[in-house]
Amino acid sequence: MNSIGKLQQRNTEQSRSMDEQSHDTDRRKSSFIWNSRHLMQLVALILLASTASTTTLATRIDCDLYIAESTIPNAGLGIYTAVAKSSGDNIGNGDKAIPLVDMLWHAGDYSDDETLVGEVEYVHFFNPTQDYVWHGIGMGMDFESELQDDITTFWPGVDAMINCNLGLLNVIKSTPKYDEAGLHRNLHPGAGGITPYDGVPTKVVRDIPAGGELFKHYGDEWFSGRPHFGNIPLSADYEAILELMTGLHKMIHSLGMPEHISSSMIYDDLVLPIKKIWNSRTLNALFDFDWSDVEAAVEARDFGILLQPNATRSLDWLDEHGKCIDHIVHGPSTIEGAGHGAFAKRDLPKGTIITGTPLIHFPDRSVLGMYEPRTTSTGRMVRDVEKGPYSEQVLVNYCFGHPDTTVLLCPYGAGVNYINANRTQANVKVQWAQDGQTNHKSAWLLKDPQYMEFEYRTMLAIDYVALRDINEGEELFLDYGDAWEQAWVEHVKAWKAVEGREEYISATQFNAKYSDTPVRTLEEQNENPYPKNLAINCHPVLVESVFLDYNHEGNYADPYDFIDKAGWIPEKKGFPCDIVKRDSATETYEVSINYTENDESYVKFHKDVPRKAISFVDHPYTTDMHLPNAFRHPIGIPDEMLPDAWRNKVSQYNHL
Ligand SMILES: C[S@@+](CC[C@H](N)C(=O)[O-])C[C@H]1O[C@@H](n2cnc3c(N)ncnc32)[C@H](O)[C@@H]1O
Repeated sequence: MNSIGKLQQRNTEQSRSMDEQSHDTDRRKSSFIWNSRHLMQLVALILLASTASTTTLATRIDCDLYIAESTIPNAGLGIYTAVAKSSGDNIGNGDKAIPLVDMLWHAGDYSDDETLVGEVEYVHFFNPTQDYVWHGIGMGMDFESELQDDITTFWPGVDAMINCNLGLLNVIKSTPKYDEAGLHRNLHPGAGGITPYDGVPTKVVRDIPAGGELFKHYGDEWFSGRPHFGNIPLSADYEAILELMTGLHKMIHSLGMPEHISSSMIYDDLVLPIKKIWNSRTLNALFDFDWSDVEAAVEARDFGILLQPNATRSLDWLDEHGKCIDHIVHGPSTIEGAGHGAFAKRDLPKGTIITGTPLIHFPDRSVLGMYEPRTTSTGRMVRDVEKGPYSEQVLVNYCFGHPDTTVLLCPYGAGVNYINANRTQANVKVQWAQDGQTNHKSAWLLKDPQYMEFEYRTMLAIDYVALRDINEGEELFLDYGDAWEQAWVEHVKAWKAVEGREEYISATQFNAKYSDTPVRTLEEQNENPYPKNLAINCHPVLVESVFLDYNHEGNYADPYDFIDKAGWIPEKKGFPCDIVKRDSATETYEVSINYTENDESYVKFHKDVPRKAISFVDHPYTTDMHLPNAFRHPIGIPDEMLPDAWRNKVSQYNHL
């Protein structure tokens, strides 16, 4: 029963007991006394009703997802579902994935390139995103850059904040979809000012009880490469321990032991002593479980059931210690040309903390500057520092900055990166989180920005607060501040559509529109070329070794069956190929692919390739966010929030 229900019950109980008292009263007493009792009842009821209305205001707002301290010791914050989930369900609403294109190169960090020693100034910069980024290739961003090792994704939000517990994996990582949100470089000054990698919900792969923490796989290497974690069990160890204990269980039960020997004695006297002296990852998966626990897991064929209780918090605990991260959904903004926007998932009364989010801190925003290339005397391409930066990483548009400081703070929370600027209709404001909440250390507001360079963990956090009652479905707006407003107005005034924009269409849109249209051969393309930003790729399954990989997993008889079943996997987007011939009757193609083996290149021809094995991709650096005139400006840290200690104004690297 919710608090209103309880209150109503209390009211009824109270009035019932008052009624009973009045029955006990001597009916012969004067009607005046009787009436005054009624009067008192009435007053009491009015008082109770007024308490009821205050209680209604303080009533807990629904919330499906929380951020709070993880159940894994020393793992920082974790994400919890407040409603039970079944395998196959979705969690969260998805969050923007923000590409960091050639960030090390642009920041001047060539530390892995010895040929440049003595030729350029090396910059070993503090990169606060290093523990918070994903490889861009697994996120479908491989075509944004030529430097495949230097395309990473800053991916704030639910999916990115989920911890890893290898014995209780209950969700899998999602892959964002490419969506320009209706912006076109022909029409919109905002084109290129947003990341087109839009969030999709996270998928549940194991039933989770209400209050359960979410866990996804980081890969075993993540743990084996961090010796300070000790010999913690890896994925295979949980499978192995289940097999081992199933074997032990069978053996014990087939032995026909004397009555005074119990199964748990064998476990306690044989298995646990071995576990004590042999620090094995597999045996460590037994933790402190007793034999009855282990038998339950064996019967359920699932060791995870033993881990679940410790990985579950009560809803009251979450409400008290956590912050809701589920009040925001996203969709096309109501502001023309602004891209995606954030919307209230439910009614949010004035003063509600809509969400709270930790912040990733850049002591010096200039490391996000982007530079033209110049060629060194040894023929290497390095950044041209002399010319200065021509732009900044699109990440800047999602972070908080201020003209008086080099500090840039990037929210790591769910939904917040969708909130657009609207000064006159702002219904949300930001404020520093309370000390200790969502990792916020208010002492950091007194530190010099350089101090921040030594800390990779998040130490600052903000809350987003409703400035007035907000109705479900209303778009959320923030006042981005004077500097942003001025920059936007100037940008729109100066903006001119770039050359070649009429024919521009991103590969994602082109594929969606023309997936069934025949592909032109090389000869036809001479007459009728495709837009310059597009290249043609053939499915990786054409390359024998890759097909064998897939076939091993899926046993596909026909190589192209694979494409129907699994589509084009983002990590393996295929190989550049040329269309040599088209057979219109069978709708198949002859294509050629260039291979390099042992430093030798050769061309191989593949026949009878179906249309579905051919796709269009973007040439690197051609999508909107690479436009030289794309808008860049951080959201303003409100003046009253900017600590004096951060007012350093001058960039350490002095490039911006
Ligand atoms: C934090 S993002 C907001 C979400 C963004 N609309 C998206 O689709 O990813 C900030 C960027 O959104 C765009 N934006 C926000 N408010 C806008 C507005 N009122 N008009 C035009 N563009 C806006 C600008 O490109 C800005 O730099």
